[in-house]
Amino acid sequence: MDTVTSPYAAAAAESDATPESDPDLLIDFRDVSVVRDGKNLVGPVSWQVELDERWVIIGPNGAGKTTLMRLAAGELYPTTGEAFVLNEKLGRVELRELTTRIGVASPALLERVPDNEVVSDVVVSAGYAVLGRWKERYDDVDRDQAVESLESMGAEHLADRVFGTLSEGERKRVIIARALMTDPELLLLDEPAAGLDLGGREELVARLEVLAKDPDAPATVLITHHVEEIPEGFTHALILSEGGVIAMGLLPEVLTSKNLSTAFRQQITLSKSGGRFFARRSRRAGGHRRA
Ligand SMILES: Nc1ncnc2c1ncn2[C@@H]1O[C@H](COP(=O)(O)OP(=O)(O)OP(=O)(O)O)[C@@H](O)[C@H]1O
Repeated sequence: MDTVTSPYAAAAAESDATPESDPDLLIDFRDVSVVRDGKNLVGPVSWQVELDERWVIIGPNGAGKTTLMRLAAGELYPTTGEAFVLNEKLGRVELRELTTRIGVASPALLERVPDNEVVSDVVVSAGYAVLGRWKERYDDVDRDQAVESLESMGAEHLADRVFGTLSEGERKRVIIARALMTDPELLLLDEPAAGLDLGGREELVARLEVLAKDPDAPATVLITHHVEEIPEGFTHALILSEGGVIAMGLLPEVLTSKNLSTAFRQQITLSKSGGRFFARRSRRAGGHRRA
């Protein structure tokens, strides 16, 4: 295993003597694992995320990426280890106390949005951590914040549309706008570009790049299957395979052909151009020749 230790991991190790988390760490997982029905879904993982960091999590199907993100979202408790999110220990704090402080955009959330919901309501209702308006009353300041969030994703023109009529790419942008609505301290994006066509993907990656480079934007964790979807401005990477960490730390040190080859169990060649990454299976030396 080729593990790059982040300076925060070292700091966290030092503070192991005290049970509380370092206030600079938004995520502080210590030997955390999740086990279900006797199967280890992820871990043990020790992982720390600081205020200004933008992390990408990458790994094969079933590697445990979503499970790790659901822990970070406070949607799951660890089976073993200690997990602090926004300095609250999971298991000790009521999960709903965290929900407006963490912005989540995931396929699971997308599925739960009622088709007949108006886009501006999809966004504004995040302030109440609910999906689907019922009887909540929203102030003008909430409405303004919703418009601002939609603008940040280039989706303000969709505000009066009905969610069910949006394209896949439009839905993805709206759900991220919703995640930003509460001005969260932590932004968690699970495969935001999945299912998008080339234009939709590039539009989204460009928006996420702006967000990643904004010093006032929240710390961000992005799950992706494709290195091409990593926006410029991302600082750290965590590569998972079969629930275990292949490598984690600074993105240039971790996102390498070697680590991707280990994770995906085939020879992968990684290249970089114009600040973006590209990956392909390596050609075998002396490969196929015409007879
Ligand atoms: N509740 C559960 N009970 C048993 N196994 C589960 C449960 N939830 C997830 N798993 C399994 O845990 C493993 C990790 O799942 P997870 O969704 O975290 O992986 P992932 O890396 O996000 O995968 P993908 O890239 O396919 O979305 C998978 O093998 C999955 O089938």
